[in-house]
Amino acid sequence: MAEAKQEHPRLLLHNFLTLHQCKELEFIHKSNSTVGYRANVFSTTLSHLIATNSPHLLMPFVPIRERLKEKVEEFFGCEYELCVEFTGLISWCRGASIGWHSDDNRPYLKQRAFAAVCYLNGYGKDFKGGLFHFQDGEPTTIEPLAGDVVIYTADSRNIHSVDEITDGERLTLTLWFSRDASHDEDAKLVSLLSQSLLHNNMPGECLPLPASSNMYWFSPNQTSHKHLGFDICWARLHILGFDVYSYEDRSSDSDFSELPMKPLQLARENELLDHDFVNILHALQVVQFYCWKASGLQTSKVTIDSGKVVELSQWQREKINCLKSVFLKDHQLAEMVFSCMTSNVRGLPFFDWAVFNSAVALWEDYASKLREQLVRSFPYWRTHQSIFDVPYDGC
Ligand SMILES: O=C(O)CCC(=O)C(=O)O
Ligand SMILES: [Fe+2]
Repeated sequence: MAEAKQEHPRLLLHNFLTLHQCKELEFIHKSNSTVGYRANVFSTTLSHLIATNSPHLLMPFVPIRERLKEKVEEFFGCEYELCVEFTGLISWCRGASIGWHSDDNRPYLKQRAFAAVCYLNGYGKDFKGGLFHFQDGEPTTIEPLAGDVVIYTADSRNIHSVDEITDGERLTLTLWFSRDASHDEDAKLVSLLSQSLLHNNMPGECLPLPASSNMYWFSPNQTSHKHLGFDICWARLHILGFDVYSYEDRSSDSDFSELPMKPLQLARENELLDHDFVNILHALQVVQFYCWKASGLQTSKVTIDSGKVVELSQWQREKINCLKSVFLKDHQLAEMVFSCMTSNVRGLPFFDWAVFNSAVALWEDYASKLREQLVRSFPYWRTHQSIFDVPYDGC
């Protein structure tokens, strides 16, 4: 193959993903991410989505993974040889960077043969810094642009680095491919899905369940104690102007650890929406869904019910502040880490509770449609021990 003879086998494709796909994956990441493997990095893996009772959120990844694998196999001339070793949404915030490295540069990473990095947002628009560089060969520098993908061998022919992010949040969908079937991610995911669907086979049951709280705790120097830092779910809500109110009665600080798993309500400024979310992840998924769909919801003539919005009492305000002092110990740090370059820092332009209320119902429709697709596809995945786009002729 001509490609295999290249000194630095790599490919840059523009507009591989549509803007809609980029936005959908951004929604999934911003409502499910955990603290990542390095400082100021956040990640959402497929196994984590299953573990937090959101296996239906795998569906948007399925056609993208399949198309990427085909592209990698075609370009590197290894038809039907590869498996996906890892799929994840990875975001880098201010301060994150990586020096020169190849992606198979540790003994436990030797199974990685190829990498595909899909950019889901844009350099200069959504973040500053974060340019990708190859040490040798062309192209030398890649400016991330939503929808583009760079594909390269994971070995030392493609040594690369990423500049430090200086503002905003840089988001990618990153996959590694292997020739070693024992590293096939699909087999592991199918097994996790079996358990998840077995334990939760109620139709329409798409409510997320948070993982252990330390997976969401951001601390400035990666120590895991809770005296500093913040809960990233709380922080993502805060950055968009939402406060969290809980009517659960908690008398001591230690009692708060279970609170993200308990019902809660959302507030903005001096208003409270009288709607119960089952836990913090549920509230965050709906808020991020609203952010994803807000402009469309505003222009379309959806029937809107203003819901029950009440003025916050002094007592409720105190409760909100008390929770903030536990979950957002350092709100300035949270604002710095999740600072957005676009206008939605500390709030959303044109926020409207009525439109938000309609997003609550639309989120349920969205989730249950994905759940239906998952339930329909899963028997085929189990039979083939492989995750693929199952054609559906019923629509
Ligand atoms: O996000 C990128 O552009 C590349 C990241 C990278 O090099 C890695 O995760 O190994
Ligand atoms: Fe890398």
